[in-house]
Amino acid sequence: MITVQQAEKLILENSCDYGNEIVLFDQALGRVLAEQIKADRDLPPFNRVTMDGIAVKYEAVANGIKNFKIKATQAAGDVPVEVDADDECIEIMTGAALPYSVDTVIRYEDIEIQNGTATLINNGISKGQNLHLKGSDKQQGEVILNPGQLITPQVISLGASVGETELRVKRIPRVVILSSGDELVEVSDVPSPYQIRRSNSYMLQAILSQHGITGAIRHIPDDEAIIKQQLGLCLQHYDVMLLSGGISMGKFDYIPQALKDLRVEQVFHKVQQRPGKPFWFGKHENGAVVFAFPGNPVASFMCTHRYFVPWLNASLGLQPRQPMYAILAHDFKFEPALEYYLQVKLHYNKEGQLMAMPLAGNGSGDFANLAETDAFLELPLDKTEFKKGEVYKTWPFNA
Ligand SMILES: Nc1nc2c(c(=O)[nH]1)N[C@H]1C(S)=C(S)[C@@H](COP(=O)(O)OP(=O)(O)OC[C@H]3O[C@@H](n4cnc5c(N)ncnc54)[C@H](O)[C@@H]3O)O[C@H]1N2
Ligand code: MOO
Ligand SMILES: [Mg+2]
Repeated sequence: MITVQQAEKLILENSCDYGNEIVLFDQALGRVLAEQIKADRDLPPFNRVTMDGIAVKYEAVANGIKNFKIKATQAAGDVPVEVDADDECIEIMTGAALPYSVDTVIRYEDIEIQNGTATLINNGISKGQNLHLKGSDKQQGEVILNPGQLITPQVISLGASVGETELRVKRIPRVVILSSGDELVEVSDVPSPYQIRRSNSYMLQAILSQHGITGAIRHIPDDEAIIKQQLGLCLQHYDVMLLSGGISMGKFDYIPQALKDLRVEQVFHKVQQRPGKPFWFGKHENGAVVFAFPGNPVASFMCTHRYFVPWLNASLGLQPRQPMYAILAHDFKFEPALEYYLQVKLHYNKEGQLMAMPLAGNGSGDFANLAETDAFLELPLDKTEFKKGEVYKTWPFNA
């Protein structure tokens, strides 16, 4: 049985690059950028006026001029209109390009306009006020986005502003979710008193869609031949297989042997953790990667977040996020020599500290408890007593 850290290392060593593809910039949300984007112009591209009012020479105001003849009105997007005399001004709108002959913008709230003349009614005018200067955000040619950047609405805005109508992004792996177990029936079925609905598949599919992946769902019965046939088929048509169930010590846990027969190399089986101890991970010679999660719903859920999501992020070249830590809000005891992923509810206290309230629930079959919690708190296997106030790594799963 290997440790969590060894499992994590082995999984990340088996991350894969699925190449790149071009998508329209407004279809790229949630994808990972695979190219460097540079500013095609300065940002802002001109001295941008930030308030509606009049544009004047500051020197004229400093010399005591208070009345300015309005020469013209300039809207955002208009060619700038220059003033000739010191007592002239331009009515100018937010977003307009400041003319060269003026250097200060005074808001409408600070002037009165009568018969084509603007009169200052407030003092405290400072030189260059109400301007967003050309190139003060980014310079032309400057790198503004790097490969590995998650494409968020803000990134789309930045890419759009520099005219990137198409973006090169990482290709997403094809993923299939497979459940196994004759006790499992479809969600729409009425289970017998001894059957349950196969909820794991939809949970896994939902986690995939949170990461921009549409996962196919298949169910395989506890029949060795069918399992081999189905797994063999998926190995040919998918890059990643997420299995849940059938990998522990049971007589009907056929998955590990089936994968072996199909020449999926076992990278490891069983991890010193709870939940998820029977976790199996392997890779086929054709490159297909297999995560075989234990059937207990909390085990499948935890292993997907703890191992599959970091594997996916590494495969997509996503810049790794900083680990998160939280403070244990109550004492907690866990005897077995296993790394324990304690379900917790997170909240920030008024000191701005992230507090983790233990909600252990009834073990890894208790998926109802998951609905109440926000994260797993990673309690190391070399301790059994965990004291209130101690800090531990946390694995949040609520976006
Ligand atoms: N003698 C031992 N027995 C077990 C051990 C062990 O070390 N020694 N490990 C236990 C642990 S820990 C776990 S976790 C489970 C994992 O077993 P499997 O991966 O073989 O999972 P199954 O037996 O198929 O199912 C476990 C449990 O989860 C339910 N399940 C399965 N698939 C789904 C699904 N798609 N949706 C909802 N629920 C699902 C299934 O009905 C079982 O109740 O093994 C322990 N046993
Ligand atoms: O490994 Mo399990 O503890 O039942 O999920
Ligand atoms: Mg089993």
